[in-house]
Amino acid sequence: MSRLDDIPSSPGKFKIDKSSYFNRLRFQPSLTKFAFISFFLLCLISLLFLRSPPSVNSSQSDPSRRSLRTFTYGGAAWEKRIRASARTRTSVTVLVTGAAGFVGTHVSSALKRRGDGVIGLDNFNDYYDPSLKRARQALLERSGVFIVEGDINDVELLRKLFKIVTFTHVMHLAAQAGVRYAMENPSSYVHSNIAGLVNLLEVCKAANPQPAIVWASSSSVYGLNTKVPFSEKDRTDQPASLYAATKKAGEEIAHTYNHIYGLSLTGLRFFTVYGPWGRPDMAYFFFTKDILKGKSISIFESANHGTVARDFTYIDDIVKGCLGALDTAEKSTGSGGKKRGPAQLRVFNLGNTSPVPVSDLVSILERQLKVKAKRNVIKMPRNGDVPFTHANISLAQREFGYKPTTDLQTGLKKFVRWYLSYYAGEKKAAAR
Ligand SMILES: O=C(O)[C@H]1O[C@H](OP(=O)(O)OP(=O)(O)OC[C@H]2O[C@@H](n3ccc(=O)[nH]c3=O)[C@H](O)[C@@H]2O)[C@H](O)[C@@H](O)[C@H]1O
Repeated sequence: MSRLDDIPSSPGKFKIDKSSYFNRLRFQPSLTKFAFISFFLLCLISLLFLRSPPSVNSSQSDPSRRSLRTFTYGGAAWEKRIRASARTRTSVTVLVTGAAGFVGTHVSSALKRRGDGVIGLDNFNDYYDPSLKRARQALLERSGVFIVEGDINDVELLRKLFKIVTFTHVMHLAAQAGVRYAMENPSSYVHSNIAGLVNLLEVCKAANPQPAIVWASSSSVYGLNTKVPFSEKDRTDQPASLYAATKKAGEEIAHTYNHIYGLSLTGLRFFTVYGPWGRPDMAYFFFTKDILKGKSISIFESANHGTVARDFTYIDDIVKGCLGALDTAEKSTGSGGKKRGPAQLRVFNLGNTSPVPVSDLVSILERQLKVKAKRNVIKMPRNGDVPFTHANISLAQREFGYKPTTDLQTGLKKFVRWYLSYYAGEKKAAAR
C-alpha cells in the first residue's frame, strides 16, 4: 500500500485524533519531550524571522516599486519635530501628503505662512530628479515645515502620525503624476493613486476626530470629451490614459468613503499647473531646458494639423484654490470608523479658463529665454494625451471665490526667472 492510500478521498473525513496524540506525548520519556519543545521553539523563531519587515532603507530594484522603500522614523527627536511643525496659531492643522512635490511645497508654505500647523509627508521617489525635491524640502524647513519621509501606503506610519497629531484636515497631493509615463510604469499609478489613496482614507476614517480631506484629482478625467469648457457636471467615463483612469477611480473611491464613513471629501481637478519649482517631466519645463541646450523639441498637433492646447494654470492661482477648498470644507461627520450623518462631497475644476496652443507656449518661452527653439512638429502619438483642455470654473468661483489672475505670459516669466537662477545656483555649487 502506498502512503497516498492513507489519505481519505474526502478531506472532510480526515481528522487528526488529537486526544490519542497528546496522550501518547504525555507518556514519552522527558528527553523526547525536551526535543519536541526545542523543535517547536525553533519553528516559532524561524516563523517570526520570516515575517519580520524588510531591512530599513532597503531599496527595491523593480522601478514600479521604488516608492515601497521603508523608512526610518520614530524616536523622541522625530516626534518633537512633528509636534513643533504641527503647532498652530489658528484652529487648523493639516497633513500635506506629497509635500516635497511641486503643488505640495507651495501649498504647505502658504498654509504655514498664515499660521496653520503643517506636517508634510513624502516618499521622495525618483520619478524625477530627487535633488529638486530635497531643495523644496530645505525651503519648507526654513519656514518651519517638517516633512516626514514615508509612503502613503505605510499604514503604521500614518497611524503613528495621527496618534501624535490631531489633524483637522488632510491635503492629499501625493500621487504618481504624468500622463505619458503611465504607459511605461502602469503599476506605479495603481500603487500611489489607488492603493495609496485607499490606505490614507482607511486611516482617516478610523481617526477620531476624522479630518476633512481635500485631494488632487485632475483635468485628465474629462478624457476624450469634446464639449467645452469642461464642467464638473460633464461625463468623465472616457479617460485617455491610465493616469486619468486612476484619478477617476479616486473620485469614485471618495464617493464610497463619504457614503459609508461620513468623510468630508473635496476633489480638485487641476488643469496643467506650472510655475517656479515645477515638475521637470512637464512640457513647459523640459522645453525650457532643451531650448537652452539647442536641442530640438517635439510639438504635438492633433489630427488634420489641429492645434493642441492646454488651460495652463499658474501655481499661485492653484494654491488659492486649494486654500479656498480647505477653508470651506465642512467637518467629517463620522468618528472611529462610524458614520454619524451625511457629509460633504465635492469636486471642483481649478483651471485658468483660457486655453493656449502649445506652439504659443513655445513662442512665449523663446521670447523669455531669448533663444529660438528648434521646433519639430509631429502628430500627437497615442500616448494618453488629449488634444485640448478648458475649464469652466464657475462652481469654484461661487463656492470659494476662486478667480485665477495670472496669464501664461506673466506666469512663464516668473518660471523662467526661477529656472535660470535655480540652475545657475546648482552649476555654481557643482563647480565649488
Ligand atoms: O491637467 C492635468 O491633470 C495634467 O496636467 C499635466 O499633463 P499635461 O496637460 O499633458 O501637461 P504636459 O505634459 O506638460 O503637456 C502639456 C502639453 O504639451 C504637449 N506636449 C507634451 C510633450 C511633448 O513632447 N510635446 C508636446 O507638444 C502635450 O500634448 C500637452 O498638450 C500633468 O503632467 C499631469 O500630471 C496632470 O496633472
